[in-house]
Amino acid sequence: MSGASPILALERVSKVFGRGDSAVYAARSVSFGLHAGRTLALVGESGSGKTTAARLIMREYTPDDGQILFRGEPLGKAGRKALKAYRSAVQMVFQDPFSSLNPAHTIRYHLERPLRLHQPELSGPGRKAAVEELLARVKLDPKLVMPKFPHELSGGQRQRISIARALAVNPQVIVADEPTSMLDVSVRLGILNLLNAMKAEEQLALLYITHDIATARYVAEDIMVMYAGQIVEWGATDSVLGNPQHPYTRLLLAAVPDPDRRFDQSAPDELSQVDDIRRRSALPQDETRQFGDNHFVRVLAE
Ligand SMILES: Nc1ncnc2c1ncn2[C@@H]1O[C@H](COP(=O)(O)OP(=O)(O)OP(=O)(O)O)[C@@H](O)[C@H]1O
Repeated sequence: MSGASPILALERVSKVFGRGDSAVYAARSVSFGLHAGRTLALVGESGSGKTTAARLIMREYTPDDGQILFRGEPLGKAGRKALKAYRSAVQMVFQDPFSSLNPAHTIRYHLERPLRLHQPELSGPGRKAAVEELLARVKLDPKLVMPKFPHELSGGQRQRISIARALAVNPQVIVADEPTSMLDVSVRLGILNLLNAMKAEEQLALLYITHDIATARYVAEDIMVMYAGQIVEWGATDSVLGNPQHPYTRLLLAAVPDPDRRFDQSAPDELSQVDDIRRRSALPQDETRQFGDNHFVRVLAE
């Protein structure tokens, strides 16, 4: 979705769970690229395949078809050294900041650990200084926070620790899977702003996974809408959300609460389309059409 070569790209990647009648096509021929200094939002309802895409990127799953390219090289052919570099370069921030931190260890330990692995040449004081710098980058007070255990911090603070931990290994790509959905509404914006600042300062490529199309609009230059394992609409966020072409994108937008509209006034047409869209969107032979410079949609087969 940007002219330059992507740092990381998925090319027609598919993942199927189960076989025969019980097969679930969690990802169907999914293609996209992540670019330095840009955020790509992946939006879709529960079960659409977003986490499967993240797990494919994190190499928790191997694609059944298609390939993942890192800096133009297929991961499938990468040797041990290249895979190790990939593991540092691509970091994940999880939905639940509590379960991703070990309750038995201090925050200092959590941040020193990746530094020990990634920068073994650092001395004890050097490592401590690096932890302090990481905490300052995520806008936490190092002196206050370093000796604490995860349960002594708020949800928002814990998510900042997760982000600091990801940054500790100087990543090029961050996959953030619903990073704010378990946080209090009052701290969500702070986390999104932090991710935005990191992206700009470090020229990170960010994949922002969410079911919340409103936050996607806030953080992402580019957006993809996923439905039943397929990317059904993608392009510049302003164009896709300002002029949605796929009925499922329209449906997601219609589901964003509008303070001027009561629930019992929701448009019946939008809602009655759901089943029809579900059935038809599962068809794999859709064709792609282009709207404007950077806006594409999968048109359902008639
Ligand atoms: N390990 C697995 N084994 C079998 N089926 C799976 C597995 N992981 C995911 N699925 C199925 O694949 C589909 C996509 O799931 P996925 O978790 O990727 O969706 P999602 O969009 O991330 O949903 P959510 O927002 O609820 O996490 C679902 O139908 C799910 O039940």
